[in-house]
Amino acid sequence: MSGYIQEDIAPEELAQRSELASSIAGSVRELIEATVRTEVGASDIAEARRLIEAATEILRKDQLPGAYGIRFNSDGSKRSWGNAVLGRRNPIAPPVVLHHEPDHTWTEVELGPAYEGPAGLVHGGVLALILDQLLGSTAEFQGVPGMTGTLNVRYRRATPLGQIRGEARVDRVEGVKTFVRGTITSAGEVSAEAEGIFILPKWARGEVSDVLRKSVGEG
Ligand SMILES: CCCCCCCC(=O)SCCNC(=O)CCNC(=O)[C@H](O)C(C)(C)COP(=O)(O)OP(=O)(O)OC[C@H]1O[C@@H](n2cnc3c(N)ncnc32)[C@H](O)[C@@H]1OP(=O)(O)O
Repeated sequence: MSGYIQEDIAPEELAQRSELASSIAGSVRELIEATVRTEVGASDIAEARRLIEAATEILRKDQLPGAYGIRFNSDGSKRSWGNAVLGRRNPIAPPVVLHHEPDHTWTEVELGPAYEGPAGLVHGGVLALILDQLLGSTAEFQGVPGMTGTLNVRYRRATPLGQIRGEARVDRVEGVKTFVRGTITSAGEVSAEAEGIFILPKWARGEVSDVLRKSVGEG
């Protein structure tokens, strides 16, 4: 399937590229938050736009032909730098950093004003987005990966903007289907629960599944 790319990069070079990717995405993330919260007037907005457009032009000097895709080194490590949740190159991603334990995966994420839904609260779609990735990556790390077939989310109480904790574990595996459960906790209370069914698609049940099964994702 296209978009899965074998691209071996030496460790030092990879560390350098990773640092560059995180640094620019971090700056743009700050820009996004500053944009949401700014109260400046027309002339400052005009000046800011001029500078942003100049920065965009610099970045456009050398571009990938399309999306980043998913890239593998021959050691099995995987880069999903464009990913909407984990992608270190992607300023829209919070970004989420996942910690894989033997039997569960967790993350702690700071969600600022750019992720607002109801006033002062995290948008439910953003929580679903994070849960989708968290549960999917948990299945992947446990060696039973798949694409999201179904994701059910129950919002038990509001989640204020700020720090949240996500946790997920594989509940069971039935053939090509992996059932994963997870929670979002905010201020010590569970605010959302999810169950996902992750299905190894037909196209990945041959050679690609070997790659997917062995790889550990990195945003
Ligand atoms: C890799 C780690 C990162 C993951 C986090 C990111 C998650 C994502 O964003 S993934 C993107 C969103 N999801 C998608 O785009 C998926 C789109 N859908 C598809 O590609 C396909 O419909 C797919 C893969 C779900 C299933 O198709 P296919 O491979 O043909 O499955 P198929 O052989 O028909 O069915 C296999 C089993 O799954 C069941 N099944 C099929 N679709 C679903 C579904 N949507 N929900 C639940 N069960 C399903 C079938 O009933 C069958 O069950 P059983 O084995 O008991 O008979």
